[in-house]
Amino acid sequence: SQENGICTAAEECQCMDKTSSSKLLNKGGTVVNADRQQQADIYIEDGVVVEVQPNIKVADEVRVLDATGKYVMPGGIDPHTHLEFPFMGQETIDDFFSGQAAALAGGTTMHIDFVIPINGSLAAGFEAYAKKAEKSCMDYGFHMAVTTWNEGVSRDMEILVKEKGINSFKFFMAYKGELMVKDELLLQGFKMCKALGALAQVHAENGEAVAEGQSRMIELGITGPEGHTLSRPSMLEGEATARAIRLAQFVNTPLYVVHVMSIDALDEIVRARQSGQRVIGEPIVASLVLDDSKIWDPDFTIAAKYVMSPPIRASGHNKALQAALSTGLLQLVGTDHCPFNSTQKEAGIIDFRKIPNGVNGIEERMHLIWDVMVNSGQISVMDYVRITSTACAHIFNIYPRKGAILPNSDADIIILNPNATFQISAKSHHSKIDTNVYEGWEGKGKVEVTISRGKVVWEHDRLMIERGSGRYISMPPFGYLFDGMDKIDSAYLSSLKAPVYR
Ligand SMILES: NC(=O)NCCC(=O)O
Ligand SMILES: [Zn+2]
Ligand SMILES: [Zn+2]
Repeated sequence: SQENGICTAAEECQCMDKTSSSKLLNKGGTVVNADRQQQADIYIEDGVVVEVQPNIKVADEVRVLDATGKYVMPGGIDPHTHLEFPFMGQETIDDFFSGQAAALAGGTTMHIDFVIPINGSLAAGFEAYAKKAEKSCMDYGFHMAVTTWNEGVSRDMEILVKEKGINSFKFFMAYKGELMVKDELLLQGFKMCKALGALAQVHAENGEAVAEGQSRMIELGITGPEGHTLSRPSMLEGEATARAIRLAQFVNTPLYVVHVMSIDALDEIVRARQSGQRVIGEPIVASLVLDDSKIWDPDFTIAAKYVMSPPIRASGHNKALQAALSTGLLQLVGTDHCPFNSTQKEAGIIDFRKIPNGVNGIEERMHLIWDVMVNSGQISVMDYVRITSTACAHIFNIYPRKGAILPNSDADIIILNPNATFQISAKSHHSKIDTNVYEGWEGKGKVEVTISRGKVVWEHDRLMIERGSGRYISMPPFGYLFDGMDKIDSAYLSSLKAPVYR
C-alpha cells in the first residue's frame, strides 16, 4: 500500500506516523539488559533514552506506552543479512526498505549487511550499497566481502576502515568460481584485518571439495535439491572452520565464523576458544531450529526454499547448537536473511547447483529464538537480550549506543508480551519473499511494539515507517576483541628471539 514511503491505502496503512511524538514514556514493564533486569519506566526524547527509573513523571503531552506485564528490551541487531544481494545470477527479493520493514515487524531495529565488491573493487561495491541503502527505514551497518587480492583491495580496506565505518571483512571459502578465495588470500586478508583492527569473518566450507561433491551427485543422477545437501557434508564445514581458525591463530587476529550450521564447525570453535583463541561463532535461526528433512520433499518449491549454504543439517546439529548458545560457547544469533522467490529458485529445477542459495529469517529471528530458547527454559531473558542484541553491539564496537537500554543509548526498543501468540506464514509476513521456511510455526511471546530511534514503528500489527529515515551506523575499528593482542604478539616475538641469541 506504499510508494516511496507514502501511504496510498488507508485500510492497510504502513505510512509514517505523522503524529508520533519525539517524547515517549514506556511505563510499567520489566526492562531487561544483558546484565540486569528491573521494573522501570523509560523516558525517551529525540530518539535517545534519557532516563531508566521506576515511576518517572512526565508532562501531559508525552505519549505513554503501557508495558505492564511485558518485557521491554533492546531492539534486535541482526549481524548477518543480504538485501539486494546479486548472487548466482539473481538478486535477493528484499531491498533495503522491504527487508527492513520485515525486520521492524519482528523486533529487529538494526542489521549489518554484506557489501559485495563490483569486479573485485571494494570501493565500487561500497558506493553501490550506500546507494541501495538510501531507502532504509531503520539503522544499518555494513560488513565488506573481499573476493580478490591486489594493492587496490588492501588500499580500499584501509579507506573503508579509516573513513567509511567498516570494521569487518568477510572471506568466502566456498562458491568456487564466484566468491571463493584461496588460502593465500585468506592469509593476506587476515594480516590486513589485524593491521586495521577489523574483524575477519569466514564462510567456512571447503569450496574445492564442495565442487567435487556436486560433480559426484550429478554423475549419480541426483539433480534435485537433496543433491545440494548431499554434496556438501558437515565434514567440509568442519575442515574449513579448522583451517580458518588455524590461519587466524598463525596471524594472531580474532576470527568470526558466520552461519555455524554443524557440530563439526562447533567443535572446532569450542576447541579454539578453550585454548584461548579469540573466535566468535554465529549460528543462525535456520541452523538452530530447522533440520534437513524438507530437502527431500518431492515438491521442488518446498524443497528448494531450504537450499542454503552451508546446508541445514540433520536433526541433532540444531540441538547441539542450541546447547552451545545457551552456555556461551557460541555468542550471538544471525539470520543470513537471503530471500529468493520460488520463481528465482526455479533456475535450478533440473540442476540443484543453479538454485540460488538462501533462506529468509530477518522477521522471524526474535520470535523463534524466544520460543525455542526462552520458552524451553534453555536461556534467561537476559541471555536472550545478549544473544540477539548486546553481543553483536559489543563485537562490532557500537555498544552502548546500540544493544542496551541506558541513558544516551539510541532508543531502539521492543515490547514483548510473553503471553501473546505469534504465527508465521508467507501470507502475512512483511518480506517480499513468496515462501517462508518457518511456514505454519505457532509460538508464544510476541513483539507487540517496536521503537526505532524513539519512534513507534510497529504497533497493533501495523508498520509506521518512513523511507529514507534509516541511518548508516559507522562501526569503529579495534573493538574489544583486539584488546591485548599486541601483548600476545610481543610475547611471541620474544619467544622467537630467545633461543637464537643464546
Ligand atoms: N548462505 C546462503 O546460502 N546464502 C547467502 C550467502 C552466504 O552467506 O553464504
Ligand atoms: Zn556465507
Ligand atoms: Zn550470508
